[in-house]
Amino acid sequence: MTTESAFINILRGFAKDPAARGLLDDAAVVEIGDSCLIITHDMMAEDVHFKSNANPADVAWKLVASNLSDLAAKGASPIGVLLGFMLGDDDWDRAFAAGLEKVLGHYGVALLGGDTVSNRGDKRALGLTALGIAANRPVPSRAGAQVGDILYVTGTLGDALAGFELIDAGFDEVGPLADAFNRPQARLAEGQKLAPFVHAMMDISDGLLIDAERMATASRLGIEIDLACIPLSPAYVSYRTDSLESRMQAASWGDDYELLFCAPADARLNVDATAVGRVIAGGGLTLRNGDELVKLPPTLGYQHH
Ligand SMILES: Nc1ncnc2c1ncn2[C@@H]1O[C@H](COP(=O)(O)OP(=O)(O)O)[C@@H](O)[C@H]1O
Ligand SMILES: Cc1ncc(C[n+]2csc(CCOP(=O)(O)OP(=O)(O)O)c2C)c(N)n1
Ligand SMILES: [Mg+2]
Repeated sequence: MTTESAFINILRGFAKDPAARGLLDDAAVVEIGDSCLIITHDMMAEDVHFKSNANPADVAWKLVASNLSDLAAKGASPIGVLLGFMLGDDDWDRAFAAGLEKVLGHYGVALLGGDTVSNRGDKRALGLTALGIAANRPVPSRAGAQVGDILYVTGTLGDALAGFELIDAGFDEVGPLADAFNRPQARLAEGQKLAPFVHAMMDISDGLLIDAERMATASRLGIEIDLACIPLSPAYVSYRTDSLESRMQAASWGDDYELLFCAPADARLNVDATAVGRVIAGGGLTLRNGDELVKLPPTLGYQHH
């Protein structure tokens, strides 16, 4: 079967409009007169992104938040969404719609349209297109990192991984770890504040390591990450301990929806963020744990295949 990256590579062969940013960014950037429209689309599939017994309101939340997270990474303010929905069980559909209303209300975002089809009893796949207006131009891309920049991440990493494990093991779906998996927060305010002074920015959906490698590739430079610096929450550490292995997993599982950005070493940050590495000459990803060099793990993050 084609992998996600192989398929997107085929599309890159003809997605030549500058607004597509070479299919190398979190969103399309469409200049219209004096305005700049930011457009993104992400899907969620049953058994891939959510379990069949997941709360439909949580699925609605994550579908919206994961798309708004891509707008946040471009410093955009959201204006509306379009929903691609597959009908299934009636109670599920109604609970999803109620959850969708709540999450859109939370973010103050309009439902503008969409499309509805039957799933004929198959697994569901849901899509969402989110539209936003860039608050700052030029719109940050993944490609602007410069040698000497510091690499930062907002929030903590790995909480969604731990939350997923707890839910999968049948524990109560309450508490900060389950919330991190079910109801990620799009870092919209942070993205808008950061946009004017970052050199590069993206969100972390597939894992810090694979997403940082994508930023390095887009910027044609290298990125060095110090695993000892990765921010872990107290809840993550008490559930999964603080070891090199648990840090590596927090950096490569995904579903974090935090912002990853590069800023000059002398920049004074206007949001809470943790320095996790730096931009270096060369290419690709280099890992350290304090003073020690660490071999790259076989998989840097989540890839569909
Ligand atoms: N089916 C598709 N058709 C067109 N573009 C796609 C498709 N799938 C992914 N892309 C593009 O490839 C790039 C990388 O996608 P992805 O890794 O999913 O980004 P993100 O993590 O920000 O959602 C983005 O520019 C995205 O718009
Ligand atoms: C049932 C279930 N199993 C596994 C996962 C883990 N998982 C699935 S997709 C994914 C990465 C993010 O999804 P993707 O579609 O790659 O988002 P994008 O990069 O396009 O924003 C992760 C961590 C999950 N969320 N749910
Ligand atoms: Mg995507």
